[in-house]
Amino acid sequence: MWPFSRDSVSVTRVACATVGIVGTLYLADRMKRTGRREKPSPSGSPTLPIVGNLTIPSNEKVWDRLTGWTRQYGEIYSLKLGPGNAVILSSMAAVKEIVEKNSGLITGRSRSALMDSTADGVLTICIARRWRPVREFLTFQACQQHLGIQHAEATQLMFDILSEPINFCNQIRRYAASTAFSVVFGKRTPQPTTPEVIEFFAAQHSLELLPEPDVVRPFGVIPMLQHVSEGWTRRKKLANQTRRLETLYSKLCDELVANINAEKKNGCWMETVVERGPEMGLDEGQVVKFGGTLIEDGPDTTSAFLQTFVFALMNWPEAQKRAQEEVEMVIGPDRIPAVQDIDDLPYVQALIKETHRWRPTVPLALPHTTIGNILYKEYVIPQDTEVYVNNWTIMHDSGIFEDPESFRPERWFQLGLRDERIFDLMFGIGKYACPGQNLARNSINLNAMNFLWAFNISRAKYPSGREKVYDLNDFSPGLLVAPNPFECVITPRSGGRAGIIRSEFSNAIPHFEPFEQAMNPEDKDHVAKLRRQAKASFT
Ligand code: HEM
Repeated sequence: MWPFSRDSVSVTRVACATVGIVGTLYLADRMKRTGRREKPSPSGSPTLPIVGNLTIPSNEKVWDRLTGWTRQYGEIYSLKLGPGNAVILSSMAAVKEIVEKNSGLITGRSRSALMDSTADGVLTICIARRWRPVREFLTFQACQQHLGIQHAEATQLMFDILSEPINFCNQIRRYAASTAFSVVFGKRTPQPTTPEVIEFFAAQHSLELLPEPDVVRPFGVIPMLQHVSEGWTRRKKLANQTRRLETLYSKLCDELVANINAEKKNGCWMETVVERGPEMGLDEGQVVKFGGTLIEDGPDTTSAFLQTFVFALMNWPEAQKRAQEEVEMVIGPDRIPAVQDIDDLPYVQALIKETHRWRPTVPLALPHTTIGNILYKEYVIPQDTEVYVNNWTIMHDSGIFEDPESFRPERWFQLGLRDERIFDLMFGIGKYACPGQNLARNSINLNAMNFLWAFNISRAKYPSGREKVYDLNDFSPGLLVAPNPFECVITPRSGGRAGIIRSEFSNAIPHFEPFEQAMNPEDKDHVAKLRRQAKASFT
């Protein structure tokens, strides 16, 4: 006998059909709404079903498109990133009102799957922001105690460029990594091939590719793809590569603990976190992530800025000459610059600001997510919207910066800038501004002065002797802006200055040593070789 009567079979059929129809209608409705802007979000570019505005071709620079949309839709507009909402802020007024005044209604980091699954930094950075010991070691005053190692590393950078000018990009990257690793984990990286430098930049490169449209698009459309195995999606592969950083940070923490136990502290940030983490309830894994979160945004940004600075000096020789004249008057030829010299160098300060403005290192800052509705003028920014500060467009607004594509440091004197705080955008505004900015500003000031004091930087030449022509837009397209690899000619301004650099490099040994405790044998050999070379050249 059949287990069901004819009646019960037809009831089951009807029920199945009903579930099927309701399910199909639900999916159809979701598909229709996915990618479609919801009222009352600010308006914006027309959306396509499902993908919304995730249509930027991979060969187009995101900020070019965003600037075009600002011209069309104004200082605030919205985007649909698949099912997600985003707003783009392209005026100082909107940034102040939304990011600064309403900071209680936005999270420190974007809550999107993209950031959460790669960085795992949400927890740690939230703690970092609230926890007094961390706030204290990030202050301007506290960062003065790292000037010894920053100064020594900047001297090595001049020494390295002197020895091998063609490799200046890698030497800048080494400098930026070594300074950040020393200050955060207490361990320096003395050569571009130090394993920590290689591992960090490789994983970081994957991290920076993650937000690119080609990589994000499939996830915006089908969030479930996050659970698919690595072989199936490029994004998953990239995300997993970034996880290698955790092994690196874990190793650095182990070395740090060994130094603390051996009573060989050097004042790095993570000493505080390791020693006082337990009172905040942090376990070992969280301490490691904490270190990763602190360092993650340091080396790449600093090195991108310094490469842009060299690129600008090379392409605007008049600006370089004027800055060198100022450095000559204030510092003279007989000593290398000290960080406090910057206060007496207004043109160099303007040159640095103009470099930040012309090619902002972080053109879209980091996205934040709203945790409640925010009202701005006639707009409502709904909860769960990603908020992007469009630094690039603000810094290229011809209403504020006349002829924005040309590089003119003097504009910072003439502007009578309507809002002096516009420059602060470079490090983010409000309670989520870059926590490493005091350290970063010291690095930037010191190296900018050093480059101007020590070297002449000019364009490379064709075999015919004619100067090469450079594409001023040949910059990387991602979240971080740096010039693509370029050739340039860097020569010492005089033999006397080259001699001072070598002797200062030798004098810096006591500043390096506290950060050299866990160095591998190859790095030790390299360090010894450099010191022998420096000594031989002036004895
Ligand atoms: C040229 C150098 C640098 C620039 C232009 C820069 C810029 C920025 C910007 C724009 C943000 C996003 C702020 C926001 O969310 O609104 C940021 C975040 C951050 N920066 Fe920097 N930064 C630089 C160097 C550094 C250094 C040297 C460190 C530390 C060693 C650092 C650590 C961080 C951290 C940890 C965050 C994330 C903060 C968070 O998620 O709440 N940065 N930076």
